Amino acid sequence: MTFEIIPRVKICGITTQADAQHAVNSGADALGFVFYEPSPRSIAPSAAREIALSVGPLITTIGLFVNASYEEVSSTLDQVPLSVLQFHGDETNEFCRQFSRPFIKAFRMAPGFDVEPALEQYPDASGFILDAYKPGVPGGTGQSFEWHRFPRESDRPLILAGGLNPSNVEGAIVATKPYGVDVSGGVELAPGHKDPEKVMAFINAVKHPPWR
Ligand SMILES: O=C(O)c1ccccc1N[C@@H]1O[C@H](COP(=O)(O)O)[C@@H](O)[C@H]1O
Repeated sequence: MTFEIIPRVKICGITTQADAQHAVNSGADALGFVFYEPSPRSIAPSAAREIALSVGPLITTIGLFVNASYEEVSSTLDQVPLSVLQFHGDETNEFCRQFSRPFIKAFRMAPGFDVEPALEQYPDASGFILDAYKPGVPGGTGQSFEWHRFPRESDRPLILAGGLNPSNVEGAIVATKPYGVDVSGGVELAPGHKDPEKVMAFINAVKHPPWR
């Protein structure tokens, strides 16, 4: 299945209400909260709760975890109204499915990584993120991978991530035909702080490219 729709946009690494509101007003479909303490974009559940409540029910709120425990994910869900969970580590399908929430499984495109067999290991996933591979770093690297490795034809929703920014996202979409795009570092002033102009430019490049 290819997705002829306009790709959905997820702005990840939201840490303030102002950044969230601006992303939503610019047309973001989804906001990502990083519940992974080593990340400079990490956010406490109490702060994420306030932001998630402020954007209302029609914006998808996504909680990102990296090899978190069952207790940590459950506790976060008790505090934050998250629509979707994003697992960015080595979590199994059995782990990801136990929270009664749709989930996205992220894969890092290491050399030789074969996408289609990996998708089959996650029959319960609502979709997948394909991200760049950097040894020792689980994500948010600001690096991209060879877009020709992204399956343009898949029967599962595939989201492109890794090193996207307002200047390259249009070409990335043409190359990959993704269901959605996910960006963090490419729309920041500094880690954890979004650049309003870059956020708007990114979303406009996805939703209103010159040729559409
Ligand atoms: O954003 C982070 O800090 C992060 C930390 C750990 C795992 C994933 C993380 N972010 C995800 O990484 C990709 C690409 O980010 P970038 O645009 O290259 O900076 C994206 O899926 C983020 O959700």
